[in-house]
Amino acid sequence: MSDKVKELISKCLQARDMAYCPYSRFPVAAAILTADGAIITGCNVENASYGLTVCAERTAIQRAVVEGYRKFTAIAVTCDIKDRFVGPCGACRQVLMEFGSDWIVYLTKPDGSYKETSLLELLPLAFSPAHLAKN
Ligand SMILES: O=c1ccn([C@H]2C[C@H](O)[C@@H](CO)O2)c(=O)[nH]1
Ligand SMILES: [Zn+2]
Repeated sequence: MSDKVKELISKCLQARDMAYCPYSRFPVAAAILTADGAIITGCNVENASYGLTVCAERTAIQRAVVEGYRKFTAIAVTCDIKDRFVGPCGACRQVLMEFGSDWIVYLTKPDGSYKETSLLELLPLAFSPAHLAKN
């Protein structure tokens, strides 16, 4: 594992402690690696209305965009599930696709072990910004 991936995984695991999830009690975190090597984290932020809950992956990407980043290479995601690798929800996959299809995705267990996959594998035949330009 490269030092950068180690740092990405470790910051992702740390960010899980920041999750605001009083309703589901299901903390989730994400850490995004930008093309120039910065790491931006996110956690799920729930709401009493339930439907306004924002996933960890989307808080991370929104934070990254506000901080001026638009080029990304990888995202690590983690939750409390220990016995299997868990991927981002469908909504988050689509939101990641907005910023390119060639993301590496590290599905990370609480002990830091991970499975490497890609956004293309998680969202095949995706609709993306490129389709709008072709009309
Ligand atoms: O990809 C996902 C799926 C779920 N959650 C959060 C939303 C909610 O707070 C909790 C239970 O669904 O997990 C995420 O952060 N990311
Ligand atoms: Zn999601």
